Amino acid sequence: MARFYISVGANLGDRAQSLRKAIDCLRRTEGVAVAAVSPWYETPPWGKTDQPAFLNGAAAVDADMSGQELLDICLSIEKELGRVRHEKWGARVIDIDLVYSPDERSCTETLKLPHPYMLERAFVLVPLRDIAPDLILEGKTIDQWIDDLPDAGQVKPYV
Ligand SMILES: Nc1ncnc2c1ncn2[C@@H]1O[C@H](COP(=O)(O)OP(=O)(O)OP(=O)(O)O)[C@@H](O)[C@H]1O
Ligand SMILES: Nc1nc2c(c(=O)[nH]1)N=C(CO)CN2
Repeated sequence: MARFYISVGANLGDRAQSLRKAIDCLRRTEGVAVAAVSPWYETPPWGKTDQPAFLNGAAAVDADMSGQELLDICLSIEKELGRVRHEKWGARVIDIDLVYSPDERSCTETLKLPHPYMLERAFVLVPLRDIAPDLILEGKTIDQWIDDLPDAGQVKPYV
């Protein structure tokens, strides 16, 4: 059994419904137990800024499988929820990324773990802190990483 932290995001369609459905699909997956889910946050688009605001969240998952197998499940859930790939960092109805595991590291073409941009992304770290406040990432607490991000204040609780 391994612990994985997952980031979910959406900026097209009914964003909250897509995030909820993504988590529900994970809950229904054999060999996967969803241990915690963060609140949702309204976040400005990162990287490619000319697109609608995102709703983001994070989940902790215990899975009886490798990171690659879990990622394959996440990619098939994205497809089931209507994800169409257009451009890198572009708008999407759902995005499910593996961001971190205390139990596995990977640097293959199809799975980079930790996710290479996680420490630069307030939309990943702020929800992640809600479910893993004691996480140490590359020798720094998650609080320290967030304090050092200039845009962390723009990540707002979704009401
Ligand atoms: N940690 C990871 N989580 C999700 N996908 C990953 C990861 N590492 C590598 N990938 C690969 O990245 C591919 C493209 O993913 P995707 O289209 O979601 O990228 P993106 O969301 O536009 O950008 P980013 O990966 O920077 O968030 C996936 O098919 C997957 O194989
Ligand atoms: N706020 C926000 N910005 C993004 C997001 C996202 O989920 N939230 N995902 C991206 C590609 O993974 C690119 N930019």
